[in-house]
Amino acid sequence: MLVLGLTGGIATGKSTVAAILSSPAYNFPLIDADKLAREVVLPTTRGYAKIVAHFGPNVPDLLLPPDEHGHRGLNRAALGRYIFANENERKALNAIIHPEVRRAIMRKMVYHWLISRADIVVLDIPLLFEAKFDLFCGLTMVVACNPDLQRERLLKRDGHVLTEKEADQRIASQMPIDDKAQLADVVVWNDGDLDELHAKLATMIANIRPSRLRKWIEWIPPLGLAMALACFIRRYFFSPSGAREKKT
Ligand SMILES: CC(C)(COP(=O)(O)OP(=O)(O)OC[C@H]1O[C@@H](n2cnc3c(N)ncnc32)[C@H](O)[C@@H]1O)[C@@H](O)C(=O)NCCC(=O)NCCS
Ligand SMILES: Nc1ncnc2c1ncn2[C@@H]1O[C@H](COP(=O)(O)OP(=O)(O)OP(=O)(O)O)[C@@H](O)[C@H]1O
Repeated sequence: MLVLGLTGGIATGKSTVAAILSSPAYNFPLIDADKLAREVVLPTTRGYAKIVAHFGPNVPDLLLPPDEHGHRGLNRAALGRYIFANENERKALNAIIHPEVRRAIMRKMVYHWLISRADIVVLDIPLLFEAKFDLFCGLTMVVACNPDLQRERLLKRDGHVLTEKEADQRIASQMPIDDKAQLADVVVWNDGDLDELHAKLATMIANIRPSRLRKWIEWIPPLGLAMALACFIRRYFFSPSGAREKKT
């Protein structure tokens, strides 16, 4: 099973690519880190309790009004405004959420390896390199576009909840897109229209599909584990970690 780590800058088009790759044209299972990051902070979770304890004193509107079960979910807009304006607090939130997300991703990977037996599993994760999740991927793919277009897409999509300043803060909180492109095994430039994107993906996927022989070798648990370990070691020792340290 090839784990395809899919990343990019905010609003460069990761989710659009993920939607194409999980559509019937490809049918690749999708692990969505943004979705998992929401699940691990639902009321009653350990992540939620840590966030309330850490951010409650400084973010007065951190909690939403109670729902029908009496649970007060996180006010994500308020938390986002606070952490994207404050680098140390963003790191504090990452330190609470990322270990939980990492565990959830590992569980999903094992499930897909043992149960769904997919050729390729797509891991859609905005902070692939910053949070070092790339160590667990057989191949990394960055979806990039020029920064003006990225800002335009972000404001068009989220302009009803983000001011221009907040949009710029979110972009600035991530590793620059050119740095991500340099770290990636494959870069998809998404500056054109959707038809162009579909065509580029078709070519790329045709080039990376694992061979039938490789799939069978990986399916034998000791060999599959050995190959996963070899991949981890290759990434750990030979990936260009200098650029990776720029933003965490
Ligand atoms: C701050 C939060 C509550 C804001 O929630 P909101 O619903 O407004 O945004 P959402 O979660 O949909 O994220 C939108 C995009 O923001 C960017 N982003 C999110 N968190 C971060 C972060 N910690 N650092 C940099 N960029 C981030 C990503 O590109 C993401 O796709 C939320 O983003 C969060 O919990 N972030 C920390 C967890 C995290 O790192 N998630 C990314 C995947 S592991
Ligand atoms: N090739 C394209 N042509 C036109 N619009 C596009 C294209 N690719 C993406 N978009 C649009 O740009 C916006 C951002 O794309 P998307 O939501 O896929 O980004 P993302 O990288 O997943 O963002 P985030 O990090 O916030 O999750 C969306 O509104 C999407 O419809």
